[in-house]
Amino acid sequence: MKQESAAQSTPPPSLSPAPSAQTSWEDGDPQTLWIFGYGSLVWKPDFDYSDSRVGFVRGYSRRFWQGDTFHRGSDKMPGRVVTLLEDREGCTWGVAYEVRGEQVKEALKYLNVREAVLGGYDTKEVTFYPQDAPDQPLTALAYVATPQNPGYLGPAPEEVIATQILSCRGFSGHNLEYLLRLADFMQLCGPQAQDEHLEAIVDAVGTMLPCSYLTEQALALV
Ligand SMILES: N[C@@H](CCC(=O)N[C@@H](CS)C(=O)NCC(=O)O)C(=O)O
Repeated sequence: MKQESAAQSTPPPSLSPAPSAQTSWEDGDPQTLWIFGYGSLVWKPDFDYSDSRVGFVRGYSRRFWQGDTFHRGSDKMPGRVVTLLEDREGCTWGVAYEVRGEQVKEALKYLNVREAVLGGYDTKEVTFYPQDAPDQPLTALAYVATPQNPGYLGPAPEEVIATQILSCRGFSGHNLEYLLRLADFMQLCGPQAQDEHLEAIVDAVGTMLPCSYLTEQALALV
């Protein structure tokens, strides 16, 4: 994944939404599609893509409010993974992946299982602003877990979320790995990419782990 320089700030509010290059991924057989990742997809897309851009979507905030009983948790101890919450003042950083030709069908088929069937996510069209060209927004597909899905856990104090994350693991690994790799990605985005909710959970985890562990050793534990 190319890491753009952290030069850009958030776009001026006047920017118009992206021209809908592809009004809907369900219409016909799209030849090009952008997929926006903001959770595990930023560090583990696991599908073939032709290009990727670091950037953000406006009008949404990322929250660890989706339960996960497969990838990072179990039926008895559901893990916590992220979803997008509609928030007029929100801005969520992530990665958009461009899939072309055969990659489109393969990516959608794979993500339908990973995100929708196993994760409870629905698809939603969003406007993505590349960090290096926020004046040239793109229409992208995002996977969002709404409050109507059975795995939705909703809001909780960050300390409670941190406790759950420290106690859960699933078929894709420990929930702590999920949190720390997302936090690592946000560090790469630069100082203008803030996520107070994520930072509060990482801080809470830090107070619960022996400080000598909240480094590579923490990842070795998971
Ligand atoms: N849709 C979000 C969240 C995706 C996400 O974290 N989904 C979970 C499904 S519950 C997942 O794929 N987990 C794989 C893993 O944790 O390695 C994204 O775009 O990154």
